[in-house]
Amino acid sequence: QDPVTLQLKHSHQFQFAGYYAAVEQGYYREAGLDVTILEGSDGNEPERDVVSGKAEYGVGASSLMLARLAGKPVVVLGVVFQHSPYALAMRQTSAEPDIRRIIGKRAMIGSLTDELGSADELLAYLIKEGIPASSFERVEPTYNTADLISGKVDAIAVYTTNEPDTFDRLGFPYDIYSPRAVGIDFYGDNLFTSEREIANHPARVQAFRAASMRGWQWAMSHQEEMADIILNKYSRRSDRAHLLYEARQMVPLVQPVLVEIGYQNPERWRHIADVYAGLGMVPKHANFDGFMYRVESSGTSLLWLYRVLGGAALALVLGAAIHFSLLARVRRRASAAIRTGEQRFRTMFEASPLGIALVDSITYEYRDINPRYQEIVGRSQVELNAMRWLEAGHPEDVAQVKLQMGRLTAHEIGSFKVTNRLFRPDGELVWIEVSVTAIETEAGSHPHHLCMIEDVTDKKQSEALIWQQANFDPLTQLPNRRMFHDRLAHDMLKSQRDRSCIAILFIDLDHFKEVNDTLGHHQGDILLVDAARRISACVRKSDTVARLGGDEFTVILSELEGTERVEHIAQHIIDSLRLPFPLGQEQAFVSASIGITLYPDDALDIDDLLKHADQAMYAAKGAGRNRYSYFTPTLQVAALNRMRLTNDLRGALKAEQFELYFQPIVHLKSGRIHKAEALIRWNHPQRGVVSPLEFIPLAEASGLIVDIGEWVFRESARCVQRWRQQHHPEFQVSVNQSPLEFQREDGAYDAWLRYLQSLNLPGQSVVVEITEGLLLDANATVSNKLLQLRDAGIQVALDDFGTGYSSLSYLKKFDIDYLKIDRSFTRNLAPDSSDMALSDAIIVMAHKLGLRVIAEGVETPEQRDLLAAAGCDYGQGYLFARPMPAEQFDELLRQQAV
Ligand SMILES: Nc1nc2c(ncn2[C@@H]2O[C@H](COP(=O)(O)O[C@H]3[C@@H](O)[C@H](n4cnc5c(=O)[nH]c(N)nc54)O[C@@H]3COP(=O)(O)O)[C@@H](O)[C@H]2O)c(=O)[nH]1
Repeated sequence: QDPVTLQLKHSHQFQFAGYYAAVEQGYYREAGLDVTILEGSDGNEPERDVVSGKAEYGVGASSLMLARLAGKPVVVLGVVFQHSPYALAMRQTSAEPDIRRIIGKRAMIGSLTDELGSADELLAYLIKEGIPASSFERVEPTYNTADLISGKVDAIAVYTTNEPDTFDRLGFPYDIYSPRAVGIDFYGDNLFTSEREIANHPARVQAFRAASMRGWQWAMSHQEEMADIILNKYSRRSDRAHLLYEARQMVPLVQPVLVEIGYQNPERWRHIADVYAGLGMVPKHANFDGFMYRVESSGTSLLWLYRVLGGAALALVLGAAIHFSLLARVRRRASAAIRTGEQRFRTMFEASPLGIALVDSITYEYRDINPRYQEIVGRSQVELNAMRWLEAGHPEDVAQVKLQMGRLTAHEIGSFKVTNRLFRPDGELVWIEVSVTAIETEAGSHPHHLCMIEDVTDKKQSEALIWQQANFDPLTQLPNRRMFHDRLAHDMLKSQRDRSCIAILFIDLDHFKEVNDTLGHHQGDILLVDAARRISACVRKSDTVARLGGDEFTVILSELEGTERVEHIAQHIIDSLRLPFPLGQEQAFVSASIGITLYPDDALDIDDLLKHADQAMYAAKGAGRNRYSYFTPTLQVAALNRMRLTNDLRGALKAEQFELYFQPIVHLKSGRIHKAEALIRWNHPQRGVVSPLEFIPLAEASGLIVDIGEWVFRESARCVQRWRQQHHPEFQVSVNQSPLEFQREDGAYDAWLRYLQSLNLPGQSVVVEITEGLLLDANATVSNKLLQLRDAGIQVALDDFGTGYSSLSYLKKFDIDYLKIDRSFTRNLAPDSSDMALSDAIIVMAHKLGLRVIAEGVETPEQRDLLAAAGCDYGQGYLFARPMPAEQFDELLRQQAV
């Protein structure tokens, strides 16, 4: 065992507990040291004896800095008291506490003969308060509280860990004045040695330091046992209650939870040196290199942490300064309580399981960040300080937070809570619950935002998992029955709003049981997954495909305007499920039977709809499987009818069953006919004349509309050639183009132009009628087609104007030549009616844009006259003539000529 001596400043008390603990717990022994601890009397022995070599180690105050700068080779091994307990005590009066009461009074502040002393921090404090040492009488200290109580002196220097207990016990009213009130924040006790000891016994120094700090950790966390040890082995001068009082007061000064005992910060020492420099005791910017002992090993790796803590401690110093200036006005107990509270809150801040950050509300810079915050966002304090708040937020969430921030800054709300996402530097997504509160941190300054975050990623993930399990089929990942109900209910509400229709398809796989029984459940599962994929591929993303269980699937087709799409999809599903399913070495064949029910036609609630779809599915099975069946018999009939009609339509062109009718378009002013609309008719061999209203949708759905449209155009062109020759050189025929026809990618009007040229006709001999809807969401194809028409000289009429969105903007944007006022307006025309006003407006507006107007559905002379009076250019309707075959139209034109 290596014998060494530790010289204390004063007599044995809790102030040195860590060193006793290191002896009693055997830490020094374990380190190979035999330590003798010597009491001090005047506070100066440690420095004297360590410098002279009488003792190897000592305990000294911040005045060690003075010794060092005076050339003494002292080296601080570690700081034990992060804040000095040194303060001034004065008798309390009825007036507010005021340190200026010391002026002209007697005060015991440090030894008058000491060249270096801990009293310096108190003198610096008084100077900063505007009270130079010359303004009061300093008397040699007796270190006896009785001198203050008896009034022998008016102020004495005290340790806040010690004398106040005596005052309290005696009921003496007093006020405490701390240098921290003005930002002077010295270290308290420090363990130190000499450069010589470090040079000669580096290992011993390291071992002594480590064992001592270990002792301090133990002492601060075993205060009761420590008090007993002191009483039993070191000194009985103070009783147990006083030792424990001392221990309690030391906690906020030593900060055993917040700071690793022994930690020293160069910036704090710089602060102490600056205060001394301010007193003229040392030169400004004095160099104290070598004064702080460099801890090897683990100490260096924690340097960054210490720096952070040091920064926090400095922030605390400033905070404390503000606090103390206020605290000086209240009683000592209140001040101690606040200090303890401050300490407690700092500790809570550091140890909080919530991430906490203080953010500048204007610059979004971080002002303070606790460790948990750094942990949650996955970035160090340094990294965060280089960033702005919200920088790591998920782009989709930031807008929401900024919106709330705007409200917070505008004082509309005092705080808000949101759940959002952020990215860690490695790209990991973290869900956080954020609560932000605007707080005033400093008087007169703009508010800061206190941002508290909690990592709720696990919670979110388990919620998502639970939700997934509750709503989706684990095999196919399709919505399950529950989700199907939710979606259907949602779609039903929407359909009530927009008066659209919903179809529910109930799909059952035919022969699935055989596959399961012969190839096994595993292969059966594979088939079901594949079937789910195939069904999903037949519908839009906005439709729902669900698996209700076993081999039963359902499909919700929403926003339907007719049933054609339903049949088309049902057939598509049947066709795709009929294809072989590859299952390992085998191939399985199944088919599908589909039951279809419609909302709101067939039922108004979900259970009934499902029941009907199920019944319809059984009807499909009964009819021989591999087919679909409607629930409603009438619909079923209609579907059959459509199917047959579509089949007949396929042969109609070839069988020359179509005929073109023409309806005159009359020039209202002159009553002359120079225009006609071509309207197709289907002379069905069994059914007679079929209206285009019935077969055009079927022609569109089957794609036959393209060939039919071509036929209409050629027929019209031939007729217009004749009428131009025989009746009027500028005769024009309008042909209807359904949206599907017009939007066709492959069609081009140059073929039309060529055909017209072959008949010696200009483009102007034909007008193409399109509907408003086409222009509303005009894509590139539509715009292109309109340009082609213009280039070919073919004019364009906008059909059914007024029934859609009637937007003027697209009339300006596209080259439109004629506006056709829909017959629903014409029907109700009467002087001063709203339809008259509207028609008037349409006509005026069209003329302003250089368009001519054709009124459709003119059935009465009154309507004609009103339209003519309103300036309408043309009229079309039963008043003039019904649509008629070309030969009859010839006759009409002949009569006109006469
Ligand atoms: N894509 C194509 N669509 C075509 C073609 N031929 C016709 N159609 C469209 O079919 C719808 C019904 O046409 P139709 O039964 O011929 O009815 C037209 C007229 O008969 C009718 N009309 C005319 N005057 C009056 C009237 O005074 N009162 C009244 N109640 N009805 C009248 O209006 C229909 C013409 O309408 P529009 O086309 O809007 O000008 C119809 O939508 C046709 O477009 C074709 O070859 N291709």
